[in-house]
Amino acid sequence: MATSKLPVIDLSQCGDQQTRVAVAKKMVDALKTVGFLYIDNIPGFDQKELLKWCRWFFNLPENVRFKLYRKLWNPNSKSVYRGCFPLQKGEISYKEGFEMGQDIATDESIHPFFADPNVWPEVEGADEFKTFMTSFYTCMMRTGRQMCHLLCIGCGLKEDFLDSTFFPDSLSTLRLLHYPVRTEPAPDVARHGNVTVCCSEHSDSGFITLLSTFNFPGLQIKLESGEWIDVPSRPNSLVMNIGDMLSKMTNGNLKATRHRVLEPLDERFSVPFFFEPNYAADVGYVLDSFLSENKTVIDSPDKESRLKYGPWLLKKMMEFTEYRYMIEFFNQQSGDI
Ligand SMILES: O=C(O)CCC(=O)C(=O)O
Ligand SMILES: [Fe+2]
Repeated sequence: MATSKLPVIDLSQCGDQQTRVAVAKKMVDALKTVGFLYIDNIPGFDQKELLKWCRWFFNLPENVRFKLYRKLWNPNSKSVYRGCFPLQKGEISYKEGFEMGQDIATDESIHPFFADPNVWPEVEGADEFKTFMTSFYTCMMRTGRQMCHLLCIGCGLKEDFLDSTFFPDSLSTLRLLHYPVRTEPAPDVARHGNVTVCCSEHSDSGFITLLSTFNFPGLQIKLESGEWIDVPSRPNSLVMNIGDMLSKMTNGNLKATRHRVLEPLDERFSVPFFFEPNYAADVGYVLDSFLSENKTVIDSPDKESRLKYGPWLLKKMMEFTEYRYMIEFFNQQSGDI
């Protein structure tokens, strides 16, 4: 299996304006071609500490984590969006996870499904966990913003051009993932030739994903030729890629590269952070530098009636059974009030 040599974006080189522009161009070039890159020297990022808390969380007794399961898996739970999802035996994707976001401060138009408060375990050590996770979330928001600034510079836009798309009420999600070794044979649909996956082939849906893979192998990306190549872990770095929405907003010039995870020999952890716009953000246009006459653009000239991020995301989530069920459940509940 071939291994990629992904471009590396070094944030310590972003201090002076000239090198910053060069770094920004390198980043945009990477997103136009392979669609994945590494980020080095992220201020405040401590991979060891993050992995420690991942292990702590997924080692908690099942009954402690069960209380955090979304309503789909725990009928007594109030959570529909934030919180935990369990392993699903017999599925292609064999992983369990915990998700958190930020409290939405000002956006009154938000669908109540996304206004779900965070949930935290009730157990000794939970306060430190919450403190760590909250500060890690802030670190990822800061990094997401920085990457967005580089993206804008690299696309010939003002660096803060997209700031109001993300602040103050970003829907960004931090997800802790645990992939244990399967206790039963993988289903046939998880087998592709001589490999077996535990996270099936997909592209991310939103804007920018910042992913910690620690020292674990398994992540692969699909080249345009259809060949799968490994993305080896890189110490104390993040892997970055973009999602379908940002790809759309660049007329497909930046690539939402498809990726998957191979089944691990031993348990695996990873932490994706999805840097996402505000619910009400206007996303129904193509960034100026990518407008071209011979490509279809997301239309609607009138800003007010253009596509908003939240409703688009909601529609996208309806493609997944677990969310469709919960969104329908939620709409029904709201209708009853
Ligand atoms: O676990 C990984 O390395 C990748 C996870 C992923 O692609 C995702 O959650 O979207
Ligand atoms: Fe992904």
